[in-house]
Amino acid sequence: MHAESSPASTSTARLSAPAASANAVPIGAAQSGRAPIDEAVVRAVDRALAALRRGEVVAIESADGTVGAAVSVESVGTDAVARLKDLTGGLPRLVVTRRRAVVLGLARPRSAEPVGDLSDDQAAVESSEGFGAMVLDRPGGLTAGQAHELADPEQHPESQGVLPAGLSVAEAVPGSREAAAVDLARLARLLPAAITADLAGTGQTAAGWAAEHDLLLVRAADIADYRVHVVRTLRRVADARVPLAGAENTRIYAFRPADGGPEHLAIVIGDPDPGRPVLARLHSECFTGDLLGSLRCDCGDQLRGAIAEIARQGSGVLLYLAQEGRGIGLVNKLRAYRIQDRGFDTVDANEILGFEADERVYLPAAEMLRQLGFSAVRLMTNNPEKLRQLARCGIAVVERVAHIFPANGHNEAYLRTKAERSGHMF
Ligand SMILES: Nc1nc2c(ncn2[C@@H]2O[C@H](COP(=O)(O)OP(=O)(O)OP(=O)(O)O)[C@@H](O)[C@H]2O)c(=O)[nH]1
Ligand SMILES: [Zn+2]
Repeated sequence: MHAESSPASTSTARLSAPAASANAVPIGAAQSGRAPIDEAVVRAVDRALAALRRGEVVAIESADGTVGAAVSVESVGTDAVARLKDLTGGLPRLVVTRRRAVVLGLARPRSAEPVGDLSDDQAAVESSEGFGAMVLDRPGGLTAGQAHELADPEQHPESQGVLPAGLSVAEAVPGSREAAAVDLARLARLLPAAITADLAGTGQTAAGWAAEHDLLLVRAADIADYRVHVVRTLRRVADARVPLAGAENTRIYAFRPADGGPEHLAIVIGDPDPGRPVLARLHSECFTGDLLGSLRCDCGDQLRGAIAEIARQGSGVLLYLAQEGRGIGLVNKLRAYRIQDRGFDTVDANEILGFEADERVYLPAAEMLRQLGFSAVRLMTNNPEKLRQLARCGIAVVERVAHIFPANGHNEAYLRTKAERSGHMF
């Protein structure tokens, strides 16, 4: 498939969307029709996901004022499960994504149809939130060991699929504490699974109970809104001239979200005219490919190839997006690689871990382009989803520029899977 392509194929294909006129937004200005930015939501959720990463119990409050506790499966041991029971008086249940429940043979996949009336921003994050969560329960509650075996495909792979006796399965209500707990684990780049227990009726308020036990309290609704809010807090915090080999007239702009999360970078080569569609590459971080030159993927070639091609055409912008491993994070990507080494492809491996095949969100990319003054792009990609998502986020994609590199002897199957299962246009 790739052997016969030239080192960098840059054939272009016109898309139907016309170039939009430049409508750059001043830095920090809200877009018309958008809800105001709520930085308090962003900070509350960020604190909760840091706590979850530390292995702490987090209190989650529902819209009706009821409260429960959650801990990530990844960091949970017998002690944490006992603490969860002591704190709440409730029985521990496991919440996994619907994807993971499907892998376990406990649920059917849900269609990718968006639910209800979503704003464009909400729709853009919907795919990354996956398609629902499932609550697994058994009489007397689940043990930490059982939760690990159900949620983590790396635990006893030989006995995967052997389910504890008396296991029951129910769909988590969208917007519920359970759905929020699993989403928090996903946002924390942990395995997407949580152990939860509800506070038995004590007459205490959620805030009173959380304060008494020194637990971080977060609202389920804030977790659901987080992705959209955090994008609107992106601020340009620094920029500098950084001459690159083959692209000496280059500036790097750093954009920081208000949650303390990782910065995204815009690498602007030459002096692109904001009044015209800019040659753009949206590159998702790949530590292994970009930095180490891993041959498992094509990222390193695509990164350096994009810089070379933009320089050759005179100007353009490369967005370096902090969404490693198609949004699942480096640790989960390494887990996915181990699963691939057992014979599964890159899509299956994500799903076996409980993730969607691709969890990326392009709202930050659109926001950065807007803040840099660009409203229309000629996009260097083979991925049809990037074209769709960027357009949905309000950036006109007037042309696709193919960005194909030859296989390297290790990544043929990976590239084939992208073409056959993810629709990449090679
Ligand atoms: N989960 C997972 N992520 C991977 C794997 N191999 C590469 N990646 C990640 O995939 C992403 C590739 O990003 P891009 O090159 O921007 O995107 P793409 O979907 O290949 O689309 P184009 O290159 O634009 O055609 C990076 O975040 C990599 O870390 C894998 O096997 N599993
Ligand atoms: Zn890669």
